[in-house]
Amino acid sequence: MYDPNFIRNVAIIAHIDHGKTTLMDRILELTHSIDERNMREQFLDSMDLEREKGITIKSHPVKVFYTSKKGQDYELNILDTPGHIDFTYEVSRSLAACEGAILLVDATQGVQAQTVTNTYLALENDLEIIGAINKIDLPSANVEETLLEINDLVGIDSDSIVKISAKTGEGVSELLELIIEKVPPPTLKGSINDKLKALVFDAKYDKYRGIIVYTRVFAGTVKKEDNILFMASGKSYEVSEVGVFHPEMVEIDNLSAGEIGYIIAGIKEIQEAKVGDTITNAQDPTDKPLPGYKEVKPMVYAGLYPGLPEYYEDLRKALEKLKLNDASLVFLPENSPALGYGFRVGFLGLLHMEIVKERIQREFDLAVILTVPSVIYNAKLKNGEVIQITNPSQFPDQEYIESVYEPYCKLDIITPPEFMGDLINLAQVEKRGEFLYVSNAGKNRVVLHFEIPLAEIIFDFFDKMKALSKGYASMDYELIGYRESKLVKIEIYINKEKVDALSYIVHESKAYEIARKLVDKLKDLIPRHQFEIPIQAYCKGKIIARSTIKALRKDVLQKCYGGDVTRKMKLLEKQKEGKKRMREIGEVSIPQEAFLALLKIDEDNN
Ligand SMILES: Nc1nc2c(ncn2[C@@H]2O[C@H](COP(=O)(O)OP(=O)(O)OP(=O)(O)O)[C@@H](O)[C@H]2O)c(=O)[nH]1
Repeated sequence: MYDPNFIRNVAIIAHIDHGKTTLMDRILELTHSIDERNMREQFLDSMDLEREKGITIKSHPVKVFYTSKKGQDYELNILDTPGHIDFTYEVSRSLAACEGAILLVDATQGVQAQTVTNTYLALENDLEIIGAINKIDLPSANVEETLLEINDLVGIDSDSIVKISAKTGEGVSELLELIIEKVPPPTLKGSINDKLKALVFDAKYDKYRGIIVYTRVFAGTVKKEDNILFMASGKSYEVSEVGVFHPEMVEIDNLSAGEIGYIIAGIKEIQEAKVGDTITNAQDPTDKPLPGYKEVKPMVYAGLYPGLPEYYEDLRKALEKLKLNDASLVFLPENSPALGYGFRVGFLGLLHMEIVKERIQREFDLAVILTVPSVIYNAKLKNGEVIQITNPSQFPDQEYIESVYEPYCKLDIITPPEFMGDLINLAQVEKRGEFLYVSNAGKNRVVLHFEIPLAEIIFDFFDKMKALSKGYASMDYELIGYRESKLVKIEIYINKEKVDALSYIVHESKAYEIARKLVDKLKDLIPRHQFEIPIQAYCKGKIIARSTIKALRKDVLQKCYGGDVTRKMKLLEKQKEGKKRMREIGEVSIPQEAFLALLKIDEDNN
């Protein structure tokens, strides 16, 4: 029976490994939603890579029925939220689909930066926050301190916080009771009698059924054979099925105000069901869409090339396949004199990039070369034109440039106070950041606030921060806009030939240092040839660093003192294999790892 007074919609906010999946398992068990034996296969197996990477990429909404201690039946919809900065917009839309949020914190770890950001997003969406301190069964659990941290950071009082063990199940039914008591029903946000308004908070591609739209209905109702309109994209479709996640997809007759479920409507491409879009009835549309829709744009671009040129088509097919399920992935063909035919691919962030690369290698069995990622720069030219630079090799010659702009972020680092000095030093001295101020976050934590160029945090910032803080610090960033900056392009010439794939945009103050390290690293990475190879770094038309790879007559057979023919054959084979992994630039063979030299220049110094 549909009665929105007894529906509760909540999202789980948790840092990686704080126990979200385990808690969902317990809730499914407690509400008898699924046969225990089947649980793992059915519910969890679809997300191998996600589990391995410790992140949730797609939403896994679940509807369960719970009978309260007072004997009232409730329908609970529980959404998990992606746990990484690259997916902040998706998180904000999942939160917008709910009235409440469970802030799940591991008592042995305390509150982490990502948790704080998502909690703030939840507060912005006016959600009722329930704290759940997890892993209280562990001897190292620091329950009281975690309680204080939650209190301090998000200002909720102790009667909105429960102590649980997702592992043993202790406290989980108290958590469900608290949700029922504190989280408001969806009735205030719209009624079944109003015109249809439903929020797209995720979408998934299915080979047989097309796009499955994950939605929260705010007003009205939607059913099979209705004509629906996506207000941002302007497209309409006929509904072929509506249903709920229980936790597998179950068809129902109507999806109505307050409910969370799915819609299938013959949608072919994921780009047509954009996260944040509002669905309404095409015949009887609402006049105003739900707030908060945004086009997501890639923040980072990198070149992606097949390991061998003949795999170009396979790589294109792989990217197209991935795009079916990933509306934020963009790519265009690109041709690099150094690397041949490949693609310029736009990503939401570095993790997104890592995931895409990894999936291409795993699911499509293709070796790929990824070039050093770059942020998007803007340049104003002397002729008044403004251009966007997604590839360093497009950076115009200095004489045409009036000014260059780069993306800046607000960066927050949460850390125990003893690492403050080193972390400020990292952000400010090494990474061109500006330290703004420090604030308190619980008993033994501070938050350091910075503004910093995005380009400075996309490579190794996270690893360095972790190393300096013995793993304790966590970070979060948010784009705040473009600022003028003194940026220059470094171009690398190997044996007098420009290698475009090694071009790099860098702040003027760092040009000499980076150019020096880069040419030295390339000297290490490129094998000796039978002739001398000069490596030169140009900046603003001048050579600012150079090194030379000495000539060497390299005869691998010299190593085999006479006789053993099979050994000789093996060596020759190996040399041939090695050649395949090289790129010929003019007469020089460059190993693939040289194209990532820039990412490696710090390795030897640390
Ligand atoms: N002792 C103890 N271990 C727990 C508890 N809850 C979760 N764990 C363990 O903590 C680890 C991480 O738990 P998950 O449920 O995978 O965490 P998650 O938040 O879903 O992680 P991601 O989805 O990978 O971000 C697993 O090894 C769990 O067995 C708990 O209450 N007590």
